[in-house]
Formats: sequence, C-alpha cells, structure tokens
Amino acid sequence: MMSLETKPALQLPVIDFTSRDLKPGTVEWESVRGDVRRALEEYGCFEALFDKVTVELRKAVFEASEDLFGLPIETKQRIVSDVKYRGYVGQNPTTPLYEGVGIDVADNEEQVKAFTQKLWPQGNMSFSETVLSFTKHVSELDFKIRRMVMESFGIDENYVDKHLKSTKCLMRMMKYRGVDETEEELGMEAHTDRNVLTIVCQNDVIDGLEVKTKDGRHWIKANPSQDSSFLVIGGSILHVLLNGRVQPAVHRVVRMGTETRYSAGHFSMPNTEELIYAPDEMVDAAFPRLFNPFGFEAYYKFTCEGSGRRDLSALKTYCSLLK
Ligand SMILES: O=C(O)CCC(=O)C(=O)O
Ligand SMILES: [Fe+2]
Repeated sequence: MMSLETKPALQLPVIDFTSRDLKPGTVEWESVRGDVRRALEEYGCFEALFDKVTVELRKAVFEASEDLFGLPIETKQRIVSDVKYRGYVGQNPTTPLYEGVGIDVADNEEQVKAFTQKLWPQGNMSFSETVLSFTKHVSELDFKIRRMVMESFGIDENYVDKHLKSTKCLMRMMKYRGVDETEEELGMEAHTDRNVLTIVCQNDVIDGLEVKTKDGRHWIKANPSQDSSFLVIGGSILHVLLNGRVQPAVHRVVRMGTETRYSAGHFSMPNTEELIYAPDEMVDAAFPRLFNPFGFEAYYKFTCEGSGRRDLSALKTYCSLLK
C-alpha cells in the first residue's frame, strides 16, 4: 500500500457557527455560506465551531458512550440491524481497536427510548435524554450547512426544503481503544461516507482522525482545535445531489497513543423511499448528469459488499450497473 505523508502544517478551514444571528438572508449568513462552499470544494470537509452543544452535553455524550461500551458484549450484541455497520460492531479482525453502535432515527424519542430499553431494560433516562439533546442540536447545524451549500450553488429554496424533510439522522457512538505500542495502528480504514453530511465530535484533543487532500498526496490531521469543534464531512449523496461539484472527503482514523478515543457522529441520510438524483439546476453542458436516479438502501447495501466498498468508485460502479 502506498504510504502517504501526514503534513502537520496543513490545516482544515475552521468555520464559526456560534453567532446567534446566523439566519438565512442576512449578510453574515451569506459570508459563512461562501466559506462553507469553498471549504467543501477544496477539502470536502471543514471544522465547524458550534457551541449549542455545550461542554456539559459533550461530556454527557462521552460518559453515555463509556456506559454503553462498558456493558457486557452479549448486551451490546442485542443491537442488531439487517444493514451492516448500523447495529453493534465490535473489534473486527480488520479493525481490532474499533467498537461502534448506530442509533437509527436518533432524533426520534420513541426510537431512542426503544434503543435504550434494549440495553437497559430497567431504563436509563439520562442516556435517552443525552442522545436526544445531542441530535436535536447537531441536526440544527446539519440543516444549516446543507441549506447553505445548496443555496450557494443556486438550488431552488423549495427543493432545499423538500430535501431537508426527506432525510433522517443516524447517530453513531464509537470507541477506539488505546494501544501500548508506539507504532501506528489503524482505527478505521480510509473511506468516504455514503450519506449526505456527517458531523463528528470526539472526547479530547487527541490524534486520530485524518482527511486526505484533494490531490491525494497528503493526510491532514483533523484534530479539533477547540471545545466547540465538530468535523463536517461531505458524503457521497451530497456529491450526487450537487452533480459532482463537491467530492466526498476520504478520511480514516489512526490510533497513535494509549488513550481511548470516543467519538460521536451525526449522519444525515436519505429516507428509504426517496430516489436520489441531482436537481435540474445542477445539470448543464459543463456538468452533464453523472448519475441516474437510484434508491439509497440498495446502494448502501451494494457498498457493504466486496472490496473498495466505501469509495467513489463504488458509487460509480453501482450507478453504471443501473443503466
Ligand atoms: O471516529 C471518527 O471520528 C470518524 C468515524 C467515521 O469516519 C465514520 O463513522 O464514518
Ligand atoms: Fe466516515
């Protein structure tokens, strides 16, 4: 495998969403919108500062993760899904440091309570409340960013509203156990996300997450710079909706220390019944339609099979098979 240099000097753009006046139509909104578009065009991702998820709430999320991953393996295995990676995944031979669990429709009270009930039949109110509070706030950021990026490419407001209503959110709690050896070990292999937008935060300013530059020559360390930092990553569905105007960022998690890294991700993904295709505004002579309409779940399942399942070539292969 080609080894790529990690360049400490390279940094992702940092975009501030902490302003209370960040509303569509304002000068400030337009300025941030421009930054979002440039960052996604250049890196496929960026660091967002967003303090509606308070330091206390973050702490509660990672304490909840610690409680969850501390449960006996048989309990965690109660979280199953017919879709790979959405249920509990524990210490696979290929990614021995990683453990993760997905909470589907994690902004819905009933669903979160049902999830909690499976792990704690006697109840765990604070777990459900923490999850719901986290997804409520992060969804707000996710909606803002998606609205901004679509607007910045001139997509009609009605389409944007419809698009935002047609997605759901998956929350994933993740744990990467620390390693004793000094050598680098992979926490999660390089991949692109298959949803619309991913927003992740981690428990501390420790090394781990890295993003590949557009030219594919370097890895940029994506360590959070502040307590209010989130990493925002464009997924393959955003690439499809914008007809190739932004590339999904290739990223990976490396573990280099003894500390345990916890992360929490908010993944916006299309509803099962919706067909995915770029709106007409995104298609012209310079940008002919790249992908024919397709359904999300079948594409997702396709990318879970075989090798290279989580990259742009898998999306291209899948869509060419539909022709
Ligand atoms: O743990 C992280 O920070 C990133 C995880 C990730 O890339 C993913 O779940 O797709
Ligand atoms: Fe990812």
